[in-house]
Amino acid sequence: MKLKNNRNPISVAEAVFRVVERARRTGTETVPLAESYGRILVEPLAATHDVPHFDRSPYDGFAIRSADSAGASRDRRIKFKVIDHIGAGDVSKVTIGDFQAVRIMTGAALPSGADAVVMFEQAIVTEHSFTIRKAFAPQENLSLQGEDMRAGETVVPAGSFIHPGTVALLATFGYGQVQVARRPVVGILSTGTELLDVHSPLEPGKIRNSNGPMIAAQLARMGIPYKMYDTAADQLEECLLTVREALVETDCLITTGGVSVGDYDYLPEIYEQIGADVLFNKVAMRPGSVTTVAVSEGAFLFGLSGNPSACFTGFELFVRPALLKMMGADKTYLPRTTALLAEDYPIANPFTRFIRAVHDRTSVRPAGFNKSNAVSSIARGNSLIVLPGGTRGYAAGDPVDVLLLGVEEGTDEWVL
Ligand SMILES: Nc1nc2c(c(=O)[nH]1)N[C@H]1C(S)=C(S)[C@@H](COP(=O)(O)OP(=O)(O)OC[C@H]3O[C@@H](n4cnc5c(N)ncnc54)[C@H](O)[C@@H]3O)O[C@H]1N2
Ligand code: MOO
Ligand SMILES: [Mg+2]
Repeated sequence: MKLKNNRNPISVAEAVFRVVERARRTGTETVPLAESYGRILVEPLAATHDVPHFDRSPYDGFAIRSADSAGASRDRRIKFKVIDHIGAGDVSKVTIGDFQAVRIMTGAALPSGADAVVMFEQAIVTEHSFTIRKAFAPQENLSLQGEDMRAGETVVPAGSFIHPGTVALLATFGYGQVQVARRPVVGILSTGTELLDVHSPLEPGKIRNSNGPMIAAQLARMGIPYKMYDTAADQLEECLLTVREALVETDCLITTGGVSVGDYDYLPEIYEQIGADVLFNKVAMRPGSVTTVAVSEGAFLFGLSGNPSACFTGFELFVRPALLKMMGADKTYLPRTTALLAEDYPIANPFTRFIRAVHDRTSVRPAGFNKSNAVSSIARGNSLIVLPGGTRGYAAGDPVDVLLLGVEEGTDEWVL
């Protein structure tokens, strides 16, 4: 009972700080390139060779010596003889001499002697020759060795999220295997005697478990697999047993429900019984004020609220950055922007308020019914409006902070 009632709300920033401070990287592993998307780079990615590693043509046309084009004009066309023909992947054996050219396709290596490329559109082409009507500067229309990256240059720092562009880079440098941070093993436990599974018909007083599948999807969005524990009734021994099991089997257990001050809210007592180090059990935020985070035997215990909107918000604010840090990421926080409120929001905000919202470029609109127990607004929203505690009376047109959801890579600084 002690823990349950002894609750001092701390600020959201302080709560986020306490969580992230305790998160430790869970180790490294090697994965095939094809499975590297969504993982975090453990080592900086440095260029192992120049890119491109040879001078090449960026156009379909003719490789020439620019000096030969000097003085060309509309009235004084200069003629070149075509002495070879190459496509990308071929290397010409010829060396270009006076007024000679090689017909060259995009991506093909520049022949010896050439230092400029005439695009087809810049030439009048006949069978074995062509004429031009302008002078070409040295290196005109060339893709030069190392123009993209230089050998040895660090292109992507360690701790970066591997997105499709990173995969392209890894492939460029021949990494068939990539060293990445190991993903934490995460368990999900939904508690509540009222919970039915998704296949069950409704019964009086019961509801279907939406938080469990929602958290699973929030994890999936981060590329993190999960272990789903059987839904537990609000019963101390049953919940305690599963929590103890999860402490052995996972790096992190996310529970939902049973974390407030109700007669059947057993999470506070469970934390006490297992001797967990409770980082906080009250946050000055709404929804999610009862969110509790504890650490036991090196594993995180995220006690998210049973109320769906609170559960969702607690995951995005606290679970996500902790897991990302465990995965070795630097950019662990949701990206933030500001936008203009699309409608009045007169309600007072004694605590920092997170409103499920629809963000559309410059404006943001609350996504409908927005109480802590709402499900609909989680489904409609793509963002969270943040209204600081101690404020009230927001009006349409007021600029507000917005946290963006579902973005591949976040930001490295908590700014609210
Ligand atoms: N006297 C007080 N009562 C409450 C307080 C308070 O400070 N004093 N806090 C309220 C706030 S705020 C919240 S949020 C909830 C938190 O409750 P719990 O985290 O203990 O969650 P439960 O009581 O188990 O359930 C709350 C609500 O959510 C529904 N629920 C639970 N699990 C699921 C699930 N997996 N899927 C869908 N819905 C779920 C449950 O049926 C309840 O309706 O406490 C307030 N009370
Ligand atoms: O924890 Mo409750 O969600 O603040 O509404
Ligand atoms: Mg409760």
